Amino acid sequence: MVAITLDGVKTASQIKSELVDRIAALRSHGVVPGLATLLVGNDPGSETYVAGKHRDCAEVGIESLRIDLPGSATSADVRAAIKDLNASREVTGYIIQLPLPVGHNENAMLELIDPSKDADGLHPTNLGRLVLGIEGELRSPLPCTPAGIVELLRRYDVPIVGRKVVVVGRGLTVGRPLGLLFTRKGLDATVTLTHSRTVDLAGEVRRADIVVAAVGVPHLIQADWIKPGAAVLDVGITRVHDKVTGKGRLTGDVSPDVASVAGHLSPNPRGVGPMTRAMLLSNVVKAAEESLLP
Ligand SMILES: Nc1nc(=O)c2c([nH]1)NC[C@@H]1CN(c3ccc(C(=O)N[C@@H](CCC(=O)O)C(=O)O)cc3)C=[N+]21
Repeated sequence: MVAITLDGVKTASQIKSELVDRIAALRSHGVVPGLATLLVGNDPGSETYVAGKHRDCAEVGIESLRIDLPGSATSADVRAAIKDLNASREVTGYIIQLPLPVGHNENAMLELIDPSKDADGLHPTNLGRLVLGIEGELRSPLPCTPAGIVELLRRYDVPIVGRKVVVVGRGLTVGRPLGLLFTRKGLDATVTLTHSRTVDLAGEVRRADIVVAAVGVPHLIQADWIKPGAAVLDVGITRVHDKVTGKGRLTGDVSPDVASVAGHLSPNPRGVGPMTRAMLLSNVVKAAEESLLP
């Protein structure tokens, strides 16, 4: 058996084409959605992601603004930039690119974002609404990677209700909020949130119908850990130096031979990454639509 590929590029491009019409409708009501990114320092990975986000915006008709601060920026500089973004009329949503350079308190910075402009869904108010909104009834942006994972599974008709989901990794942007999302009413999965101190990780993963690997340990998830037919989503990214080509290369958390056991597999790259970006655009559009409601 060879797993069905969960094609994030194709699915994201479908989502983007759906957004184009909604953006046109917003503009006809005089609302111009605008996304800003705040990047501190010059980590090459972060530069690539930020550039990708601006390309995506251009593609669908969202205005975008790039604020880049040098690595030497102080926390006061970052706070001032956040204050400006909260006040800006053109910026309807923005993100602080993570990780911030060492020395900055990320949680403190996330807390300064105007929750109505929080395109990443990482402000404590919006994370709190994710906890409160067990029915999904509270309108608030969802963190982009968890939302992208669920959307990818839905669009491939992978059953979620009642299924056992094992999430590997408890980080702020993926594992922790994903557990909350999967257990909402309507999705109704049974979630096990695992991490570096989990005893018998392989045993936990073997019982999963859906495995989400978001730890950043290259090829951690082995083929013999996977229940035949399970859906496997590879989220972790590690940049490794390829000795043969001499170039940097991206490696996921899932061993390639998992493809011969899994029922569905998201490649990495071209899986969850593009979905994350599509959900960011979707959060910007939703927030702009909210601004039109009474
Ligand atoms: N505030 C904040 N929000 C984020 O959403 C956020 C962040 N900080 N910091 C870093 C992580 C990582 N992340 C990715 C998004 C897209 C791809 C993506 O599109 N990757 C391409 C490959 C891109 C490449 O070649 O580097 C792919 O998977 O096909 C990857 C990673 C968002 N993050």
